[in-house]
Amino acid sequence: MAAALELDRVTKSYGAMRAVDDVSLSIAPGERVALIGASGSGKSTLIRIASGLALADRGVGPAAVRSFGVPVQAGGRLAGEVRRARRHIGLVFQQFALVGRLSVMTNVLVGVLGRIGRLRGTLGLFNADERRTALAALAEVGIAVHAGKKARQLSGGQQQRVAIARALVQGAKLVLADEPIASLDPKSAKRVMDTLVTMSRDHGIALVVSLHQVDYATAYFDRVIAMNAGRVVFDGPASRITASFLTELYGASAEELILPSQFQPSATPAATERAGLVSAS
Ligand SMILES: Nc1ncnc2c1ncn2[C@@H]1O[C@H](COP(=O)(O)OP(=O)(O)OP(=O)(O)O)[C@@H](O)[C@H]1O
Repeated sequence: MAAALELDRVTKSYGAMRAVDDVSLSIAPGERVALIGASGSGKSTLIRIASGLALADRGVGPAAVRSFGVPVQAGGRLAGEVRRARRHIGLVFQQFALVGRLSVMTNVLVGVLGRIGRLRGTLGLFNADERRTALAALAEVGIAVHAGKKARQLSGGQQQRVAIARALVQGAKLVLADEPIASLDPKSAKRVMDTLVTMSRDHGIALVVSLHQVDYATAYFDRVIAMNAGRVVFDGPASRITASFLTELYGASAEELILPSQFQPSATPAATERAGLVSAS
């Protein structure tokens, strides 16, 4: 089967600065991948390129993005099939969030807009079947009781779970989540991560999540991709990430990170050495 997400030599510049620098990667259907890296390393830009919300540079490599074989963009231009590709790409973005004045239910029903006629969608004429599906998705993420509330009445974590329910209703086969737990308290953050991973596991949905918190990346994901200055500097199992690598990756800000327990001072230098400093694979 075609990859859930495939990037072929993608570069994105802002002025002279390369936010994403010659990145290629492939993510299998159902695979769960955490994207880590210091602030400004290019995680959000990469996710925006993957979804077609940002265009790669023209004339720098093939700059091709495909999802399940359907082109999203190539050569710095959106593909003709991008709408078809977007139908199966769910977005859990803070800046692409919910419409606060609309009900939670309506926000979830937005997930079916790609499948139904524009007029019916614009008028909000969703049928009983669609409403049942939306309610089931809300129940699945644990917030069905809030279905009738306005989205803005929900907490940050609950709103993220509404976005996850929307992706479920959409029938997404790939979910891209850009810092879904930034600014959430630890309990809500855990709830959102649990919901994302359960969704992926139960429905075979590929998941790419950018995270600041390394401990969440290693606890929830088998595969971690680390970025530094727009480049992929590590792509492999979370178990191969070492304390020294993290210090190198995050530089001066490393101390601010909540490091996974195995990287706390009790980890012996020998253990760190055995794990080895890893580089891009
Ligand atoms: N629209 C834009 N215009 C100009 N520069 C941008 C724009 N978007 C991103 N950048 C720059 O590109 C680089 C990568 O930014 P990006 O947001 O992708 O990083 P990030 O790893 O997601 O950071 P953070 O963890 O802080 O969200 C940064 O230097 C940023 O300032």
